[in-house]
Amino acid sequence: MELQKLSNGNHHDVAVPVEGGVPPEEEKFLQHNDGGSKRAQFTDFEGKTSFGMSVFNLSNAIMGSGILGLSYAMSNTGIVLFLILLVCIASLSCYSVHLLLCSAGVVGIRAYEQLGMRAFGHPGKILAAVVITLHNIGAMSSYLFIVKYELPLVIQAFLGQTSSSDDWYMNGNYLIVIVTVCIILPLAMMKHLGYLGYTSGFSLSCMVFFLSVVIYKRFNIACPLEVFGNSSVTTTVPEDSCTAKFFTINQETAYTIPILAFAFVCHPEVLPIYTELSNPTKRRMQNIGNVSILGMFIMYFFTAIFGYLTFYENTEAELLHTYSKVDPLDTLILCVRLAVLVAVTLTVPVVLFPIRRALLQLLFPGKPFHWLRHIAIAVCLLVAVNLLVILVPNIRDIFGITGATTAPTLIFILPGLFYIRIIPTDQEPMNSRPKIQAVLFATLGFIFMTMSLTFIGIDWTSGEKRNLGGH
Ligand SMILES: NC(=O)C[C@H](N)C(=O)O
Repeated sequence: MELQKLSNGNHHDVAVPVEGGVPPEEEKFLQHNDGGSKRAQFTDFEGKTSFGMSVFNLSNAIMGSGILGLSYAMSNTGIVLFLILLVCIASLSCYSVHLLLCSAGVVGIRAYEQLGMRAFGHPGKILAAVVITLHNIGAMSSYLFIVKYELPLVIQAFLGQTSSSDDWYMNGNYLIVIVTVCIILPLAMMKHLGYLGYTSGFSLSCMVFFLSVVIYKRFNIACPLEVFGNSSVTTTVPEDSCTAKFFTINQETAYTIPILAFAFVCHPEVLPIYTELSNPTKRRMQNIGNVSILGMFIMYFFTAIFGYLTFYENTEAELLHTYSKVDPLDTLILCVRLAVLVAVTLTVPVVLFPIRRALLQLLFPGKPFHWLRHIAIAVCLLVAVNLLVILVPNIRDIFGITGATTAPTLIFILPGLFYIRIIPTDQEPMNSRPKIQAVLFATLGFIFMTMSLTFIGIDWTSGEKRNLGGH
C-alpha cells in the first residue's frame, strides 16, 4: 500500500492511503487546519455516533466478566495495594488509548491492523488481527460460558426447583444457542457499532444494578458466612478471616495484574468506535476513552471493595458463586445473576465487531461493505464460539493462557511498539520523552506477560487450576 503524505499544518503529517489495503470507508482520513483548530475530517465516511453513545459502547466493551474477579483480586492484595494497582492499570489504559490515537492520526486509518501494517508490514497486520481475534473470541467465550452455567441455575431457581431436571430449558448448551440466535446474532448483524449504543446503555444499567446489590448485601450478609443448609452449624473460622486487610501479599497476588489487565481491555474497540464518531477529533475520542475508563474504574473499585467487605477471606474467584453459596434461592441474588447475564450477553456483539473488522482487513482488504460478508462472518464467529463453549470443557484454562498473553499485548506491547515505529523520528527522535515512555510501556507489557505465564505454569505444574483474568 502506498501512502501519500499530506501536511496538516499541525503536529503530525497525515498519510492517506492511495491504493488498496483499506476499505474505502477508511480512506481519505484527512486532518486540516480549520481556522487554526485541529479537526479531523472523514470525507467519505461520516460517523454519526454521538459522544454519549460512544461512551456507552466503549464502557460496555470494558465492562464484562472481568468485574466478577475483582473482589477476589482485592482479597489477595488488600484494599490499598488493590487501589494502587487499579489506578495504575486504569491510567496506563488511558495512555495506551493515547498512543493508539496518535499512531492512527499519522497513519490516517483508524484500524488497529492498519497500524500493524504501517509499523511492521504484513507480519504486523497479521499479528494485530490474530491477537484481536484470539482475545475477543476468548472474551466472547467467557461471556457465553457464564450464560451456559448460570442461566440454567437461574431458571431452576425461578421455577422453585431445588435440583436440576432433564428438561431442555435446563440444558446450558441449548440455552446458549437460543440466546445466540435470538439476541446476539440480530445485534451482531447491525451495520454499525454505533447502533449498539442503546443496548450498551442497558447493559451498563444492569451492571449498575449489580453494583447496588453488592453494596446492599454488604450490610445484609454476616461474616463468618452461614453456608446454606448449614446455618445451624457454626463453623470455626480463623480469627482474622473477617477483618479487612489493607495490604497483603500471598501466592495468589500474582493473579491481580492479569485480572485487572483483562478487566480494562477495550483497545480493539477504540478505533472502530472512533471511525463511527461524529465530529471525530483525537481529543474528543481521547475524552471518550478517559470518561469510559474513569467510569468503569469507579464501578470496578466499588464492586471490588463491597464484595470484599462482605466475604473477606472467603471471596471466591467468581463473585456470583460466593453469593450463591450463602443462599442459592435468594430472589435478589437471582435477579442480580440475571442482570449480569443480560449485561454480558449484550457485550458479545460489541466485542464481535473488531474481530469481524480484523478478518475483513485480512481476507478482503480494500473491498467495499457487503452485507453477505458482514453477516456470514458474524454467523461463522458465533458458530465457532458456541462450539468452543459447548465442546471444550477446559476452555477456561485455554483462555486463561490467551487472556494472560493477549491482554498485555493489546494494552501495552502493540500500542507501544506501533507508536515507536509509526511516529516519524524527525518529529520525535528515539531519545525524546514520548518515545522513551513508549519503549518503557511496551517493556512493562512484556514483563506482565512473562510474569502471568510463569505463574500459570507454576500453577499447572503444581496441579491447581484457577480462574484467571476473568475467563
Ligand atoms: N473487552 C474485553 O476484552 C474484556 C473486558 N474488559 C471484560 O472485562 O470482560
